[in-house]
Amino acid sequence: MTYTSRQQLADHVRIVEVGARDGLQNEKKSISLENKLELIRRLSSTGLTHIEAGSFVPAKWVPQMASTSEILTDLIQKPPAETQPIAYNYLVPNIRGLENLVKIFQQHKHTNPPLQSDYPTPPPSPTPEEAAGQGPITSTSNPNEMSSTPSPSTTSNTTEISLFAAATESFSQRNTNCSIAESLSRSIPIIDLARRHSIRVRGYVSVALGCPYEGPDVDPHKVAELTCQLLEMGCDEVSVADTTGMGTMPRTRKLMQTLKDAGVLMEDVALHFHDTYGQALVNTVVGLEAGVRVFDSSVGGLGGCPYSKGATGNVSSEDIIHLLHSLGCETGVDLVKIAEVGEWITGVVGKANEGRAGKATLSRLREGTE
Ligand SMILES: CC(C)(COP(=O)([O-])OP(=O)([O-])OC[C@H]1O[C@@H](n2cnc3c(N)ncnc32)[C@H](O)[C@@H]1OP(=O)([O-])[O-])[C@@H](O)C(=O)NCCC(=O)NCCSC(=O)C[C@@](C)(O)CC(=O)[O-]
Repeated sequence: MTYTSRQQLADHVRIVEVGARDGLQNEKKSISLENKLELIRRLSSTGLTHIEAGSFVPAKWVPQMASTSEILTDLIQKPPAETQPIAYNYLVPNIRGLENLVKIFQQHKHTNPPLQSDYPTPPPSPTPEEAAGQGPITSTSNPNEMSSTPSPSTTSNTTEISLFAAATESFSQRNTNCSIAESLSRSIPIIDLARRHSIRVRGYVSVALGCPYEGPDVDPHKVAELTCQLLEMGCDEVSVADTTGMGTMPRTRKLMQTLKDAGVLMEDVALHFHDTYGQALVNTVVGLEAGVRVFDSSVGGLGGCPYSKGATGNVSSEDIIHLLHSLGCETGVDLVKIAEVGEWITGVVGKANEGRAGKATLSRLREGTE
């Protein structure tokens, strides 16, 4: 650790909630459209500003994402009325995926607001006592009532997309049926079409710290090269992903240094950790120390990639938010509210709730010790 005081980390950190996409895509049990929409609505009421909502992929590749068109349609027709603007993000593996998204925009005569120079500003964070996890945290509601009383809408929501490349040839072939070079050339028309519709583009670099087919020793220079290429091609941000959760503190530190040496600005980078080996929070601190201020996480720790066998879910949103607040960082997300969402959705999916900070917070609240 190089940080000696909380003040040094007292920045805003943007959380990109991936539970409704990465969290659910690998679930064998079919989750109903109603429950997916309910999840997105509940997440929208926690203070989150960035939520992955689905994937425009062929159903034969990822059956769980087959209802993505209906999700986008619903969010266009009945946008959650929150006080903060929310960017809903959809994965697109190829131009066909984005064309399908744009068709829905056109069917509903919907447009994104013009692109602004920066991401929307989040609402104020919890008080310092709440942020430190020490003060009185007031429960907002019964989780079953959370989405029924939205606050008045003062802002407009946006649609964003994510495209993806991988740092190893084997993963690229399994995940997208093409080479790394082909995945980059596929990205060019996607970025071009997205720009024409004022749609922000995120790039993912998968298997940055370990590959299910090639092992943990993924070349950090390859990750840095791909990150630079995606940014140069026009991605607004690149999420560097530890798909397998094999990342360790020393290798994450080396990766961050390699990215910096390659000239990548930390403000253009997000980090996406899976927690297979329980290293996600440690690696998050490494990323924070390197200057990254955007982290992906999944409510309840749900998740996994269909092409990364054995990898568990993403770092839980509840745990990363608790960590960040304890360091004095602002996220704008209400830990109690998101803990309630984690409790609810893991029950729906029938999985263990991996959001330990969320479970502890709710349990203390219910015992009357918070
Ligand atoms: C890229 C492809 C499509 C290539 O798959 P392919 O089979 O080579 O595609 P194709 O172009 O040959 O088309 C095959 C069929 O799919 C149709 N098709 C083609 N495209 C689409 C589309 N977009 N939507 C709907 N249908 C589509 C196309 O029309 C055709 O239909 P048919 O003639 O057989 O009836 C496939 O490999 C694919 O979908 N891969 C994505 C797999 C995936 O979603 N993986 C998980 C997400 S990535 C991830 O989780 C990692 C991440 C992001 O979380 C970060 C991390 O942790 O690493």
